[in-house]
Amino acid sequence: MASSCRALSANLRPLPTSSSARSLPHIQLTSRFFAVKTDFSSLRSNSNSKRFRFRRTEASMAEIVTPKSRGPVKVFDTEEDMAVSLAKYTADLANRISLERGSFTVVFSGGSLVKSLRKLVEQPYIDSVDWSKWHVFWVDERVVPKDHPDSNYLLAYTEFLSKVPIPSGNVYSVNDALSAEAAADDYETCLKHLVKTKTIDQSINSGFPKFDLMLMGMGPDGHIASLFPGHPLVHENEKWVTFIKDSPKPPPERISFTLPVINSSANIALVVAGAGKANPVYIALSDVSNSDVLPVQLVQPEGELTWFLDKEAASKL
Ligand SMILES: O=C1O[C@H](COP(=O)(O)O)[C@@H](O)[C@H](O)[C@H]1O
Repeated sequence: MASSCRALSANLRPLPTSSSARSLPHIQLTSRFFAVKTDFSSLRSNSNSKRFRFRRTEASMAEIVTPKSRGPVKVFDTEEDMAVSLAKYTADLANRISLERGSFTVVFSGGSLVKSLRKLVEQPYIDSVDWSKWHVFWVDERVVPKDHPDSNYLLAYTEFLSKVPIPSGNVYSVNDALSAEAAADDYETCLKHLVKTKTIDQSINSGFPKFDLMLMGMGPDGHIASLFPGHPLVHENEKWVTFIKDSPKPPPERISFTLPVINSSANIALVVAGAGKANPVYIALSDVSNSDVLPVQLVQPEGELTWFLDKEAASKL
């Protein structure tokens, strides 16, 4: 098992050298993706909208309580305000857990979440966070080379990892030399090794790895990680890491943590911005009934779930 993890560390390319890789644009949602997005038109609401209790806690932020909120739901006037608060939340949590446990395990998604972490690589956090304690993982990854524009690793590297002094041996990227199936197995083997050596905690309740923090985005169709609405992978409850070859959002081949791993987390931040995501936010947090449960509705961690929303994403609440 150890050899698999060593292979993964060796597989990490801390400094993509090609300048074309560094200047690649971020992930674009294509028209093909929008063509398959969930039809929300048949929703039945049990309530009038805009009825949830808003409590303004800061000039630019309100906390709301909704029928299905399981923890703090923070709504910000702008995405910029949201990014400022997300940086403080992440830095405070990381420093507290690093002091308590001597390490901090954090899981990144891809997509817009990574840009929303931009304030964390600035002052005061660049100096106040103990980056040497961080161990970084991915909740999902596309099966592409690490210098490909669709790579979640490349996105995290460009926007975040290249700007902070996390030791490269603490960054556990997915092996991009393998098929989807083999890469998922390889990553799961790596996680098992790191649980055994106590780098990653284990949930006493579920037996699955218990990460200190998952920083996750959500797609406009309500997908999280690479778990898409209506796809059988959503129901995988034995594997830790699984793979998909027919993702409705390109690229088609990906690997993903399964829901039991996601839900064993000590903390999850669900970070969502933009009017295009207001429908799944409404479904996940209001008392509306929907027959086809969205993956985001299944995020129910044994620890704390905190929503970070901008005004547009919360506009239907
Ligand atoms: O494909 C993916 O999409 C989701 C959502 O991305 P966003 O750009 O709409 O925020 C992302 O969380 C996931 O990691 C990624 O692989």
